[in-house]
Amino acid sequence: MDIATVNALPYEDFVDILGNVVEKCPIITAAVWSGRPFLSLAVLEAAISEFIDALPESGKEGILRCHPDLAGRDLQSGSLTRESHEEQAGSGMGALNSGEASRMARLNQEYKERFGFPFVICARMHDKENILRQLSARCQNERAVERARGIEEVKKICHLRLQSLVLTDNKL
Ligand SMILES: NC(=O)N[C@H]1NC(=O)NC1=O
Repeated sequence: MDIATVNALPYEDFVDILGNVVEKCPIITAAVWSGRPFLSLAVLEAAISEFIDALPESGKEGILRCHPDLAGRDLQSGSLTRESHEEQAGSGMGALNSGEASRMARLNQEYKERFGFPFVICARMHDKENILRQLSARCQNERAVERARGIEEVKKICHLRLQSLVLTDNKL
Protein backbone atom coordinates (compact mmCIF):
# COMPACT_ATOMS: atom_id res chain seq x y z
CA MET A 1 0.00 0.00 0.00
CA ASP A 2 1.63 3.26 -1.04
CA ILE A 3 0.82 6.77 0.14
CA ALA A 4 -1.43 7.44 -2.89
CA THR A 5 -3.54 4.45 -1.87
CA VAL A 6 -3.66 5.73 1.72
CA ASN A 7 -4.76 9.16 0.48
CA ALA A 8 -7.57 7.62 -1.57
CA LEU A 9 -9.11 5.76 1.39
CA PRO A 10 -12.51 6.90 2.62
CA TYR A 11 -12.31 7.69 6.31
CA GLU A 12 -14.03 4.46 7.34
CA ASP A 13 -11.27 2.38 5.71
CA PHE A 14 -8.53 4.77 6.79
CA VAL A 15 -9.59 4.33 10.43
CA ASP A 16 -10.13 0.56 10.04
CA ILE A 17 -6.64 0.06 8.62
CA LEU A 18 -4.61 2.71 10.45
CA GLY A 19 -6.73 3.15 13.59
CA ASN A 20 -4.31 1.35 15.92
CA VAL A 21 -1.06 3.04 14.93
CA VAL A 22 -1.41 4.68 18.32
CA GLU A 23 -2.60 1.90 20.60
CA LYS A 24 -6.38 1.96 21.14
CA CYS A 25 -6.55 5.61 20.03
CA PRO A 26 -8.41 5.53 16.68
CA ILE A 27 -9.61 9.07 17.38
CA ILE A 28 -6.11 10.28 16.45
CA THR A 29 -6.21 8.51 13.08
CA ALA A 30 -9.75 9.77 12.48
CA ALA A 31 -8.68 13.33 13.26
CA VAL A 32 -5.66 13.45 10.92
CA TRP A 33 -7.64 12.02 7.95
CA SER A 34 -8.82 15.57 7.20
CA GLY A 35 -5.19 16.56 6.50
CA ARG A 36 -5.10 14.45 3.28
CA PRO A 37 -3.49 14.29 0.82
CA PHE A 38 -0.26 13.43 2.64
CA LEU A 39 2.82 13.92 0.47
CA SER A 40 4.58 10.99 2.08
CA LEU A 41 4.39 8.56 4.96
CA ALA A 42 6.65 10.90 6.92
CA VAL A 43 4.12 13.72 6.48
CA LEU A 44 1.30 11.50 7.77
CA GLU A 45 3.47 10.54 10.73
CA ALA A 46 4.22 14.22 11.41
CA ALA A 47 0.48 15.00 11.39
CA ILE A 48 -0.09 12.33 14.05
CA SER A 49 2.81 13.63 16.08
CA GLU A 50 1.55 17.22 15.90
CA PHE A 51 -1.93 16.14 16.96
CA ILE A 52 -0.47 14.42 20.01
CA ASP A 53 1.78 17.38 20.87
CA ALA A 54 -1.20 19.75 20.76
CA LEU A 55 -3.10 17.77 23.41
CA PRO A 56 -3.20 18.99 26.99
CA GLU A 57 -1.06 17.02 29.43
CA SER A 58 -4.18 15.11 30.56
CA GLY A 59 -4.73 13.98 26.95
CA LYS A 60 -1.16 12.75 26.66
CA GLU A 61 -1.57 10.81 29.89
CA GLY A 62 -4.81 9.41 28.46
CA ILE A 63 -2.89 8.04 25.47
CA LEU A 64 -0.39 6.36 27.80
CA ARG A 65 -3.28 4.84 29.79
CA CYS A 66 -4.59 3.16 26.64
CA HIS A 67 -1.43 1.03 26.53
CA PRO A 68 -1.44 -2.45 28.04
CA ASP A 69 1.22 -3.33 30.60
CA LEU A 70 4.20 -5.20 29.23
CA ALA A 71 3.84 -8.86 30.22
CA GLY A 72 0.62 -7.88 32.00
CA ARG A 73 -2.84 -9.38 32.29
CA ASP A 74 -3.80 -8.76 28.64
CA LEU A 75 -0.81 -10.81 27.51
CA GLN A 76 -1.74 -13.61 29.93
CA SER A 77 -5.38 -13.63 28.85
CA GLY A 78 -4.67 -13.33 25.11
CA SER A 79 -6.57 -10.05 24.82
CA LEU A 80 -3.79 -7.81 23.47
CA THR A 81 -4.31 -6.07 20.14
CA ARG A 82 -2.60 -7.88 17.24
CA GLU A 83 0.11 -5.20 17.02
CA SER A 84 0.84 -5.19 20.73
CA HIS A 85 0.91 -8.98 20.82
CA GLU A 86 3.54 -9.08 18.05
CA GLU A 87 5.64 -6.41 19.74
CA GLN A 88 5.50 -8.00 23.18
CA ALA A 89 6.18 -11.49 21.85
CA GLY A 90 9.10 -10.21 19.76
CA SER A 91 10.81 -8.68 22.77
CA GLY A 92 10.44 -11.84 24.84
CA MET A 93 7.62 -10.64 27.11
CA GLY A 94 5.80 -13.95 26.67
CA ALA A 95 8.86 -15.94 27.66
CA LEU A 96 9.94 -14.43 30.98
CA ASN A 97 11.18 -16.81 33.64
CA SER A 98 9.37 -16.66 36.96
CA GLY A 99 11.93 -14.29 38.52
CA GLU A 100 11.73 -11.90 35.58
CA ALA A 101 7.92 -12.10 35.50
CA SER A 102 7.56 -11.20 39.16
CA ARG A 103 10.13 -8.38 38.87
CA MET A 104 8.27 -7.00 35.84
CA ALA A 105 4.91 -7.18 37.65
CA ARG A 106 6.30 -5.49 40.78
CA LEU A 107 8.04 -2.68 38.84
CA ASN A 108 5.03 -2.10 36.54
CA GLN A 109 2.88 -1.72 39.65
CA GLU A 110 5.36 0.59 41.34
CA TYR A 111 5.55 2.72 38.18
CA LYS A 112 1.76 2.99 37.89
CA GLU A 113 1.36 3.90 41.56
CA ARG A 114 3.99 6.62 41.24
CA PHE A 115 2.80 8.20 37.97
CA GLY A 116 -0.85 7.21 37.42
CA PHE A 117 -0.15 5.83 33.95
CA PRO A 118 1.67 2.72 32.70
CA PHE A 119 5.31 2.33 31.71
CA VAL A 120 5.46 2.55 27.91
CA ILE A 121 8.46 1.61 25.82
CA CYS A 122 8.83 0.66 22.14
CA ALA A 123 9.22 -3.08 22.75
CA ARG A 124 10.42 -3.81 19.23
CA MET A 125 13.56 -1.79 19.92
CA HIS A 126 14.54 -3.67 23.09
CA ASP A 127 15.07 -7.11 24.55
CA LYS A 128 13.68 -8.22 27.90
CA GLU A 129 16.84 -7.44 29.90
CA ASN A 130 16.92 -3.94 28.51
CA ILE A 131 13.21 -3.38 29.17
CA LEU A 132 13.59 -4.43 32.82
CA ARG A 133 16.62 -2.18 33.23
CA GLN A 134 14.80 0.82 31.74
CA LEU A 135 11.65 0.18 33.75
CA SER A 136 13.65 0.14 36.95
CA ALA A 137 15.59 3.31 36.06
CA ARG A 138 12.55 5.24 34.82
CA CYS A 139 10.67 4.59 38.09
CA GLN A 140 13.04 7.17 39.60
CA ASN A 141 12.11 10.03 37.24
CA GLU A 142 9.76 12.96 37.81
CA ARG A 143 6.20 12.63 36.51
CA ALA A 144 6.56 15.30 33.78
CA VAL A 145 9.76 13.68 32.53
CA GLU A 146 8.05 10.30 32.33
CA ARG A 147 4.97 11.71 30.63
CA ALA A 148 7.19 13.15 27.90
CA ARG A 149 9.34 10.02 27.73
CA GLY A 150 6.28 7.77 27.43
CA ILE A 151 4.93 9.92 24.58
CA GLU A 152 8.30 9.69 22.77
CA GLU A 153 7.98 5.91 22.99
CA VAL A 154 4.38 6.04 21.69
CA LYS A 155 5.72 7.91 18.64
CA LYS A 156 8.40 5.27 18.05
CA ILE A 157 5.77 2.51 18.26
CA CYS A 158 3.58 4.51 15.84
CA HIS A 159 6.49 4.93 13.42
CA LEU A 160 7.11 1.18 13.22
CA ARG A 161 3.39 0.33 13.00
CA LEU A 162 2.93 2.82 10.15
CA GLN A 163 5.93 1.45 8.31
CA SER A 164 4.75 -2.12 8.53
CA LEU A 165 1.24 -1.17 7.36
CA VAL A 166 2.09 1.20 4.56
CA LEU A 167 5.41 -0.11 3.30
CA THR A 168 4.16 -3.68 2.93
CA ASP A 169 1.60 -4.93 0.47
CA ASN A 170 -0.48 -7.17 2.61
CA LYS A 171 -3.17 -4.94 4.10
CA LEU A 172 -5.38 -4.05 1.18
N1 LIG B 1 3.34 -0.71 27.93
C1 LIG B 1 3.92 -0.75 26.72
O1 LIG B 1 5.01 -0.26 26.49
N2 LIG B 1 3.21 -1.38 25.77
C2 LIG B 1 3.67 -1.56 24.49
N3 LIG B 1 4.92 -1.28 23.97
C3 LIG B 1 4.93 -1.76 22.71
O2 LIG B 1 5.89 -1.70 21.94
N4 LIG B 1 3.72 -2.31 22.41
C4 LIG B 1 2.91 -2.23 23.48
O3 LIG B 1 1.77 -2.60 23.62
